[in-house]
Amino acid sequence: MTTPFLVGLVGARGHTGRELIRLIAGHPELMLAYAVSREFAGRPVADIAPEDKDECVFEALNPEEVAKRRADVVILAAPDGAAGDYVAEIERHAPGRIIVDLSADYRFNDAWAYGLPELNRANIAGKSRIANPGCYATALQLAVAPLLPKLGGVPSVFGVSGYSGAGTKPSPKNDPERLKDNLMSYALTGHNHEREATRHLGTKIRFTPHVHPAFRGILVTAHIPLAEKISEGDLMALFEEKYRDEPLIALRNAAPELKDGTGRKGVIIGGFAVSADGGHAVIVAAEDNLLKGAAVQAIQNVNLALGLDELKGVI
Ligand SMILES: NC(=O)C1=CN([C@@H]2O[C@H](COP(=O)(O)OP(=O)(O)OC[C@H]3O[C@@H](n4cnc5c(N)ncnc54)[C@H](OP(=O)(O)O)[C@@H]3O)[C@@H](O)[C@H]2O)C=CC1
Ligand SMILES: CC(=O)N[C@@H](CCC(=O)OP(=O)(O)O)C(=O)O
Repeated sequence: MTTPFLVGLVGARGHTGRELIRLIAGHPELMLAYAVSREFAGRPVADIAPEDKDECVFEALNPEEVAKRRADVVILAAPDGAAGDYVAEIERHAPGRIIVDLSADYRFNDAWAYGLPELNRANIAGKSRIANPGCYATALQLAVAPLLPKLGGVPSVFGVSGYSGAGTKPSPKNDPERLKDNLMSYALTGHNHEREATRHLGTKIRFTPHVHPAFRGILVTAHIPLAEKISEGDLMALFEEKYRDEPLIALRNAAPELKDGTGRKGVIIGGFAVSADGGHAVIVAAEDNLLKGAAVQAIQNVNLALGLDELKGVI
């Protein structure tokens, strides 16, 4: 492989696809080789992402055509359930090609690396099959992980997302009229990100999502039972130790608000409250669902797969 590395993008007209086009355009060693969209086929990519410097035109490529086109990396940013056909054709025609999939389709597959670099970058470096984590799952795992050795029960997490989290296919969860002055809970039990975080943290998590009227941004509030009492100072110190060398994780005493995460490349974690009886910690994390919750994390994973600096093109 020689630089610039060529990136093929499937799902390019979607919310995460647009962010990926912008990030690829700003990355010194990546070049957009093709951008797949059936609905926007024939339109210049610059129509929706003026940052595109590679003068691509959206193309309606099928999975076999994707596999046969020249690229070093394919990023799949299509809805859940769509990745399998692309992966099968790439396995057939170009098995060595790097694939980063943003959907939930391979997050439970042991043959794929799980791409949350701040918690497992050693398992991602040099890999060619990487499952990008879910948006809530990213924030909630980063909020809970430093307390894993101190757990005294099942963490319970409240999450709220902007409606871009629900994609572009019309649904009550992305209908601005229905969401106006409103907040909607959904998937009260068994949300996919509850299963995902439980699997990758290795401990039971309970999680309930909500969607609110802003376009983007995620806030999660994690209630974490503790096995032994801890002071608020020691609680924050555990996070400082875990994330000291992580440029995409910011810590602060006060609980972040949703807007603190919007537009941010990484995650901001705060709150660090301990209940009066000392048995229960509350941690709050904010991120942008389309950035650290999706596209920024995908670029970190592409960099790790290619052996580049993990944050190249990100900060
Ligand atoms: N939005 C978010 O906050 C996050 C999303 N994700 C995941 O990222 C993926 C993309 O999400 P998002 O950008 O929001 O989705 P969107 O609904 O905004 O966009 C979906 C894209 O996929 C294409 N597409 C739709 N169906 C298919 C198909 N069967 N085969 C190939 N392409 C298809 C669409 O283009 P066209 O129909 O024109 O071909 C469009 O470009 C999803 O798996 C989602 O779960 C992960 C983390 C956060
Ligand atoms: C507001 C909203 O609907 N959000 C989406 C999460 C988006 C995402 O990360 O989905 P995947 O795990 O499928 O990739 C949801 O709850 O399904």
